[in-house]
Amino acid sequence: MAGGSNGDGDAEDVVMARWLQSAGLQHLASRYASTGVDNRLLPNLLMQGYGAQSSEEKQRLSKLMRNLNLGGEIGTEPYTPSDQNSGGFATSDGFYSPEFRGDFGAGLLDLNAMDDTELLPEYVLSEPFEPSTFMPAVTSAFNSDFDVLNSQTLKALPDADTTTLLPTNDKETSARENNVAKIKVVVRKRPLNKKEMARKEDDIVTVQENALLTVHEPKLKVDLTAYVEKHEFCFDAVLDENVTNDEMYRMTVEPIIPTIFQRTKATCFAYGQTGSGKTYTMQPLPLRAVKDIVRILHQPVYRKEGFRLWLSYFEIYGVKLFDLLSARKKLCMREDGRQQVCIVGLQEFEVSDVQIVKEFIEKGNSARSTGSTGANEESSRSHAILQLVVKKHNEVKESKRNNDGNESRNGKVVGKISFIDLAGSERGADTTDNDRQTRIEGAEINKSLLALKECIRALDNDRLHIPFRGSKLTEVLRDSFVGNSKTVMISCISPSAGSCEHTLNTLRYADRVKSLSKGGNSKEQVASLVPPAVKEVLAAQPLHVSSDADETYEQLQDFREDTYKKIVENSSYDMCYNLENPPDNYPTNHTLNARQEILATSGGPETGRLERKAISSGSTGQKAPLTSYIQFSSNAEQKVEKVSPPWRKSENPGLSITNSKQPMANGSSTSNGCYKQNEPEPPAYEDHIKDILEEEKALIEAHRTVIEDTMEIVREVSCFHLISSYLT
Ligand SMILES: Nc1ncnc2c1ncn2[C@@H]1O[C@H](COP(=O)(O)OP(=O)(O)OP(=O)(O)O)[C@@H](O)[C@H]1O
Repeated sequence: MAGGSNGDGDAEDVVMARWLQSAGLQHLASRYASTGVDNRLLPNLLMQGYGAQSSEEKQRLSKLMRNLNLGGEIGTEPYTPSDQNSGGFATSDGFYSPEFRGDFGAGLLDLNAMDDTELLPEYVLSEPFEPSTFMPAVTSAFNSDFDVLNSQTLKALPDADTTTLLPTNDKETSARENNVAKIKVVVRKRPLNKKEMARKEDDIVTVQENALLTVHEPKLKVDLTAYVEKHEFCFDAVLDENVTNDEMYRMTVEPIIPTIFQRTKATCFAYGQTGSGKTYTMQPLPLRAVKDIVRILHQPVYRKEGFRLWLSYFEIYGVKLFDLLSARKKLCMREDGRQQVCIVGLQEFEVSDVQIVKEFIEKGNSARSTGSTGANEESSRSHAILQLVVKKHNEVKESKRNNDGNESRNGKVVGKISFIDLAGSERGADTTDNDRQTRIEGAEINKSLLALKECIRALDNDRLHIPFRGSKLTEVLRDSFVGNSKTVMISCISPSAGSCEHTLNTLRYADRVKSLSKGGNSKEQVASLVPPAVKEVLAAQPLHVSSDADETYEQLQDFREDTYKKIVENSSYDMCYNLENPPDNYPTNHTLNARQEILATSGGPETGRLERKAISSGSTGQKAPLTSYIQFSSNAEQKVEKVSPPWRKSENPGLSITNSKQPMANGSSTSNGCYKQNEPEPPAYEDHIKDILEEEKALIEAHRTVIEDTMEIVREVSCFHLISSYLT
């Protein structure tokens, strides 16, 4: 084999040969023995189709590639031909063809990107269900709720070929389909709409191969010269305006369908500014999913086992839940004794064919809360959640029932998939023209989007504490955040120049989620960046600050979440004022970043980039007058407690960090500011929002007055100049 020309190269050749041998692929290497190909490029060449032919070889190669990447010997990502290449997507356009992925499919998280240990085994069913950390120690009851195929069922299979259960015709893809990344981030660009075209707006988003995307931001210099700033992003996939909904489905949801028969709770959601195409993207997905699920359910083994599909559709509007399939009946969310969220009164319907599902979806859509925003006349003002649940029934007597927690009587949950059409994100600046109600809606929407992001972040860091109590949305999705879960995030963007800022915000949000799913900031990195002053604060808490990176990281995260919650609960700007004099020993940039972080959290997900920087930046900067809500000194705790809302006053102030790490008490909990079971929710939140909006309105009015006064003065001065120049 040819390899490097020096000793290092030879050594690498030997290592590579051993690697291939260890994976039983030495015969592939021998094909290149006389070609002069650099050995280090070999796995990538093979992955691009130059050698590995059988699916087994590809799988082995893929695993080998992952190991190589972990070892850091080859800093590239593996390319695995996906379904999209082989079937769904025309390779002729080059969009998904291996040749056009460039080097090694940069940025492609792909379906093989996760470690084997994260995957559910393919019909290996003896593995106990991974319990939530919030579950009581004894989980047998919980496990029984997630009844799946057992070994007897396996034996009952005619030829023990479990791949026949999967919806695809191609058995080769079964392994890949089970090999689904835990979080996948896909971006979809919509075409310019009529209004944008009428305004002659430019399309400023270009999509390249290798899941790359560039935003060409039009800008002006101080001397008013125009220039374009380029922003490049790379995601797991980027789909342009020519991609159909069908292709969208194949890229996002199709691979996770088989996993919901294996105890997985999957979530697919669309995120993006209002009018960017979330509803357009999300609405067809459940229909396609049902088609595939029903096809699997028709397999004799599932029929015999009593597997059935149930559908429910509800919306979260503000903090209220409404059943979209039951005349917008108000729903109530409760936790049962095992901390499982039940939506009391939610109607579930058994569905067995696509046509019925279509009717249900149309019915639900017509009942959904919509309103008009600047960007979308028919804007979704709520989060709509359509859930498809696969249950195992011993004997089904009803086709319609209440989800009142009596699941064991009516079937045991095997797995589920939730489709969430999120309400559109809005910037505060866009809401000034909105009426009061729309602005209240906007505040609630941004809050829940932020909470969702926090959960994804925690989920992807495999953290023990998932802050799902941050909003109703995340509470409802609680079981999508624990145990075996898969998440697909579809970021929808508008290509118009007028939406540039929104588009960048959306992409930064997505980028952040993506970078986390690739192990972005390691805990070690973060822990090493924790400034001493923050450690001091943490040390002042009941938890000691450990030298252990993981623990420090967890503590820092918990501290941030707890503090964030306090801001949200108070919905007050009290905390954001005046820390003009940061401690001398405190690096200024960290203080600035701390402020950015809080602005990011209080300002909604659009400012998430700042938040990321706050964590990752380690540099110091110029000292500047600062305002920061948080003082990274020993009195930070008191500051935080000072603004606790009335209903939390009775709590032990020293528990702010400790609580979030403790398992919840059975059936009720007051940690993290949540309500106790069967207690009414705290009433103050909406009032605070209203107060803030009033204040904001007054502030805007005051600004307008000042601007008008200034304009008046300018007019008078220029008039005076004109007259004086005329006189002279
Ligand atoms: N990929 C696309 N191709 C063609 N038309 C699209 C595409 N995406 C969106 N549209 C059109 O753009 C308009 C707005 O889309 P949609 O209602 O899905 O936005 P949205 O993000 O759900 O907005 P909101 O958050 O306000 O509900 C619709 O008329 C829709 O048909």
